[in-house]
Amino acid sequence: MSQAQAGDATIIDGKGFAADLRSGVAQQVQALKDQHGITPGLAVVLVGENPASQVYVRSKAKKTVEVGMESFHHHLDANTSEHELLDLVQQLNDDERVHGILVQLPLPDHIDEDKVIHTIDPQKDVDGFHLMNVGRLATGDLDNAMVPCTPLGCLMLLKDQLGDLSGKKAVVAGRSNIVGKPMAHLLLANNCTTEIVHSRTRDIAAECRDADILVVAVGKTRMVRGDWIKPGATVIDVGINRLDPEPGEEKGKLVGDVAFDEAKQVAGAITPVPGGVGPMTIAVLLANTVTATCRQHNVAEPARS
Ligand SMILES: Nc1nc(=O)c2c([nH]1)NC[C@@H]1CN(c3ccc(C(=O)N[C@@H](CCC(=O)O)C(=O)O)cc3)C=[N+]21
Ligand SMILES: [Mg+2]
Repeated sequence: MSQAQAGDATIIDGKGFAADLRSGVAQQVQALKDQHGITPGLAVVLVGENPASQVYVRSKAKKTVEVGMESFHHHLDANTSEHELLDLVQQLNDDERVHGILVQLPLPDHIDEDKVIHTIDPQKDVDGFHLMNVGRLATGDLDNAMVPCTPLGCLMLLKDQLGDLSGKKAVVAGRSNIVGKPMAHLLLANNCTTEIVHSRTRDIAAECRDADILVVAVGKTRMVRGDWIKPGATVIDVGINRLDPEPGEEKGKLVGDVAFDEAKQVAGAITPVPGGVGPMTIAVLLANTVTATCRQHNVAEPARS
C-alpha cells in the first residue's frame, strides 16, 4: 500500500496497513465466535515500571479488545521473583481461555529471560521466541512455527510493495534474535538472496548499497545514510530511537535507524518512523493470536504471508 510521495520514494503506510490487518483479524475473531463458540484470548505480562513498556502494553490491551479478543493483563512489581513469574506463566499455559502469552521484554536483571520464554507453551508463544519456534522458522517449517511479530510485519509490507520476492538481493542490518535473524530466515524462505551485516562487517555501506531490499534493525539513530542505499531499493526501518527534546518540546521525537530525509531521495520505497513497522508489530501480534487459537482448536487457520 503506497501513499503520499515525498522526495522520490513511496512512503510505505505501515499504520494504514496495520489498521487493515486488524480489521481482517476482527472478522476472523467474529467467525471463531459465530462458527465455533471460541473467543481468542491474549495474556500480556509486564514486570516492573519501565514507562515505555507500560505505553506499549496499554496499546496492546486496547487493540486486543478492539478486535473482539479477550485481554488478560498481569502487571507484577519490579521485585517479583523468577519463581513467581514462572508460576504465572505455567498458570497461563494451563488456562484454556488464554491462547497467546506475551511476556514483555526486557525483564529485570534478577530474572533469566530464556528460562521464562522456554516455560511458555510453544503453541501459545505468540512472540515466536521459544526455541521450538525458532527451530521451526530456521528449518522452513512455517506451517507450524509461530513467527516473531516484527519480522513478519516487515515481510507483509515487503510483499505488499513488491509482490514476489524471489531472486531479490536482501540485506538485513542487525543480527538480533528478535529481529535480524528471524527476518533473514523469512527472506530466505521467500527466495531472496539474503545477507546479514553487523558491527563487524568490513564495508557495511557497500554491502547495503547492493540490496534491492534493505531491512535495518541495528538500534543506532540514523546510522544508514542516503549513500548506503541503491537507487530504487525498498527500505524497511525497524529502529525506534527517541531524540533529546528540542527547546520547547516536552518529549524528543522518534526517529529510525535510517537517515530518512536522505534515504527518501534515493530509495524506491521506505517506511517512516513512527507510522511504519511499529504499528505492524502489534497488528501481527493479534494475527498470531488468531493463528495460535486456530491451531489449539484444530480449526483451519487464515493464510498469513
Ligand atoms: N515480548 C515482547 N514482544 C514485543 O513485541 C516487544 C517487547 N517484548 N518489548 C518492547 C518491544 C517494543 N515493541 C513495540 C511495539 C509497537 C510499537 C509502536 O507501535 N510504535 C509506534 C510509535 C509508538 C510511540 O509513539 O511511542 C510507531 O512506530 O509508529 C513500538 C514498539 C514491541 N516490543
Ligand atoms: Mg549488530
